[in-house]
Amino acid sequence: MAQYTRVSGSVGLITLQSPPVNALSAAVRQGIVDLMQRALSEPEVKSVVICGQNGIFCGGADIKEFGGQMSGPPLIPMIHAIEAASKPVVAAIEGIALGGGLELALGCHYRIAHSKARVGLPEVTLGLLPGAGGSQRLPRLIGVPAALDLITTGRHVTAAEALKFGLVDQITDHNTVNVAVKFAQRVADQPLDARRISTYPCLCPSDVAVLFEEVMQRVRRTARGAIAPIACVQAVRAAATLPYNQGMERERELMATLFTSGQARALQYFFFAQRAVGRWSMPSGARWDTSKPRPVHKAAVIGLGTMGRGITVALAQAGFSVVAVETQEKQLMEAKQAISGMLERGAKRRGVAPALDKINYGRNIQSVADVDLVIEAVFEDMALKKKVFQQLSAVCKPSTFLCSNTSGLDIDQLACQTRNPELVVGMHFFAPAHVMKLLEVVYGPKSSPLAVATAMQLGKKIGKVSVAVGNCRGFVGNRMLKPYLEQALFLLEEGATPEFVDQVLEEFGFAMGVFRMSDLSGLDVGWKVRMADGLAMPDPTTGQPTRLRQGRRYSPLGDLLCEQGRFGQKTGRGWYQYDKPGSQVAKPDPWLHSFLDEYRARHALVAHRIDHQEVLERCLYSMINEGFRILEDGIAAGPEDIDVIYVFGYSWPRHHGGPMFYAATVGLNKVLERLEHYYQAHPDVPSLQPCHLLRKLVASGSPPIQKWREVIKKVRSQL
Ligand SMILES: CC(C)(COP(=O)(O)OP(=O)(O)OC[C@H]1O[C@@H](n2cnc3c(N)ncnc32)[C@H](O)[C@@H]1OP(=O)(O)O)[C@@H](O)C(=O)NCCC(=O)NCCSC(=O)C[C@@H](O)CCCCCCCCCCCCC(=O)O
Repeated sequence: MAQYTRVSGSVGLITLQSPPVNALSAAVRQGIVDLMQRALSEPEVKSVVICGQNGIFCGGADIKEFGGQMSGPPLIPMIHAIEAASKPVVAAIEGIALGGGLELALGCHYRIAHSKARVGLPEVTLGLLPGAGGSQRLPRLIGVPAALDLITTGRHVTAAEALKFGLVDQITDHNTVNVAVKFAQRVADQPLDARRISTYPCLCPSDVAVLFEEVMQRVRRTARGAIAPIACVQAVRAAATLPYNQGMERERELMATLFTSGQARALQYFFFAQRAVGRWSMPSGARWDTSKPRPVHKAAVIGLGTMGRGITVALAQAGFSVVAVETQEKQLMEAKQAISGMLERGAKRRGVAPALDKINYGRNIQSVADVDLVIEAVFEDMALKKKVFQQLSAVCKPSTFLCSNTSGLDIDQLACQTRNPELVVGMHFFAPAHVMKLLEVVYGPKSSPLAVATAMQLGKKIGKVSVAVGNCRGFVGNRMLKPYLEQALFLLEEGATPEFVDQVLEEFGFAMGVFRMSDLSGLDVGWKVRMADGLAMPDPTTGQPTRLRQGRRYSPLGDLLCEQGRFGQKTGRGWYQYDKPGSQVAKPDPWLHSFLDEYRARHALVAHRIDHQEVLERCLYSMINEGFRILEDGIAAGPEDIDVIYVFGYSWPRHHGGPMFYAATVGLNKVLERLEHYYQAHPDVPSLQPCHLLRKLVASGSPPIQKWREVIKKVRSQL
C-alpha cells in the first residue's frame, strides 16, 4: 500500500506503507502506479517525493511473493514510468534502500539520503540479480568498477559512501522527507532529460575487457558453484557493451534463469531460516517471545587459548567490559599481546579506536566475582571444566550466568557442579571466535529460559547468528560431523584418496574438503577425544579388532597418522604434505598413498572404484540422516536451525540451503532409498541406517520443509 498527501502546495508525497520494511508487494506496486498517475494529473503538483513510512525507504521486492504466482503491476514498467515522468521525482531515502528499493530510487530523478541510511543491491545473496533495471542503471550512474563491486558482493554502503560514488545527490542529518520536499520544490522547473539514468552512456575504463575478465575469474573462484554472481557480472557487462534497451533484455534473460533456479529457492529459504532461528523454543514450551533476557554489562572469559582470545575480542569489540583470566603468567602475557593485536587490526579495518581499555586481565579466578556472565574456554577436558565450574560457582555472585564454550561435552554435568544449575548454558563459538558468525546456545535439562534468552541476546549483541539447541554429545554441528568424517575415512579404506574425496566435496561447494579441513584444524584434536573415549587405543592394549569398536565399524586411519606425528598443517604432514610446518599449500603425498595400499593389504580390503556420486551420497546422506535423528530427539527445534548451523559453522554452501534443505531438494524418498542401499552394503555402520523420522516423512508424502515441524511433533508425541 501507499499513501498520497499534497505538501507545501505543490509537492505530491507518496509514502510506501508495508511494514516492517516497506517491501514492494503487489499492493505497494499498485499504490505507487496509481499515486504517480494522480500526482502527474494534478495541475497544482509540480514535483513528487517518494518516501517510506517509519523511517524506512524500502527493503526491495517482497521476497515472500517469489515462491508463488506473481500478481499486480510489474516493477520494471513501474520504474520506467517514474523515470519517464514529466515532473521531477525525488527519492527520500531513510533507513534502507535495498534491491528493488534502490532500483526504484534509481528510476527517480534525484536521490536524497539520510546520513544514517544504507543502500545496496543484495539480490546476489538471494540467488538473483538486480532485475528491475539495477544492473543497467547503476553502472551508468557510478561507473562499471564500483557497480561490479556492489552488485557482485551485494554489500550495503553507507550514505557517505553512496554520495562519494554519486549514487545519491545529497545527504542530510535532518528530516529527510522535509529536505526532499524543499529540494523537489527547488527543482520543479528544471529540465529532466539529463536526470534519466537510462539515457546515460555507460562510462567504462579503457581496460574494461581486462576488468571483466579479472572480475569473472575472481567471482568464479569464490562463488563455489553459485550461479548468481556470474550472472551479475554478465548483466553488468551487458550494460557496458550494449545500448540500454538491449541491456535490459539481457538482464531479463539472465534474471529468468536465476528466478526459477534451485539455488535462488535455497538462498531465499536460507534468508528466512536465518531469521527463524531467532524465534527459538525449548521442549519445555519456553519460547523467545515469553522469555525475557537479563542485561549483561560485564562478562568474563576463563582460559585464553585460541577460543578464549577470540571470544574476548568479540565481547570487547561489542562494547562489553571483559575480565580475561588465564592462570599461567606466560600464557597470560602471550594472550594479552595476541588479543591487543587482534583488536588493533580489527579497529584499523573498521576505522575506529581499538577497545583495549574494555579488558582487564588477571590470573586469579577471584577477579570474576562481580561479573554478570562468565564464558569458560579452558581445554576440552571434562574433569578440568568441572573444577572450573565449581570454582566459579563459589566465587561469582549467585545471579551470574555460567556458560561453557565446550564443543560437545555434557552441559548437565557442568551445571551439576554449581549452586544454580538453571543459570548454566553452553555457548559454543566457532574458531576464530571473533570472526565466525555462528553461536550454538546449548540448554541442558536444568537450564532456565532466562539463561537461554540471555545467552541468545548476548550472541546477537556481539554480531553472532545464535541457534538454541539441546544438550547431547557434539550438540548439533559436531554430532552431524561425526558420520560425515567417518564415511570419508571408510571411503579411503575402500579405495578413494583424500584428494578425490576433497575434490568432490569442494565441487559441491564446501570451502574445503574434509581432509584439507582436518589438516587445517589438526588431526590431534579428534585423536585426543577418541583416546579419552577409549576408541583410539592400539589393538594390543585393548585386544579389540583394529577395525571394530563397540560392535561397529571403526577406521583407525586418523589414529595411525597421529601415531606417526602427522597432525596436519602444523607438522607439515597429515592427509597431505606441506612444504614446511605451518604452510597452507596442500600437496598429494605419495607416502600416504603407499600407506593406504599397505593398510588395505594388511586388512584384506580390496580397493574398488569409488565415484563422485558415492562420495557425495555417503558423506552427505549419513550427515543428513543424523540431522533427522537430531530433529527426532528434539535437540534442534526445526530444520532451519540445522541449516543455519551448517552454513555459518561448517561452510556448507549457502546456495544449497543447508543439509536439511538439500535433502528436501534431492527428494526425501531418494535420500531414504540410497541410505537403505548403503546400509545394506555396510550393516556394521549404524549411521547409514535410515532413521524413523526420515521414514515417517517419506510415508507422509515428503511434505515441503516448511511443514516438517508438524510431522516432527507427531513423531515426538509418539515417543
Ligand atoms: C531490510 C533488512 C536490512 C532489515 O534488517 P533487520 O535486521 O532490521 O530486520 P530483519 O532482517 O529481521 O527483517 C524484518 C522482517 O522483514 C522481513 N523482510 C525483510 N526484507 C524483506 C523483503 N525484501 N521481502 C519480504 N520480507 C522481508 C524479514 O523476513 C523479517 O521478517 P520475519 O518474519 O522473517 O522475521 C533485512 O531484512 C534485509 O536485508 N532484507 C532483504 C533485503 C533484500 O535482499 N532486498 C532485495 C530483495 S530482491 C529484489 O529486490 C529483486 C529486484 O531486484 C527485482 C525484482 C524484479 C522481479 C521481477 C521478476 C521477474 C521474474 C522473471 C521470471 C520469469 C520466469 C519466466 O519467464 O517464466
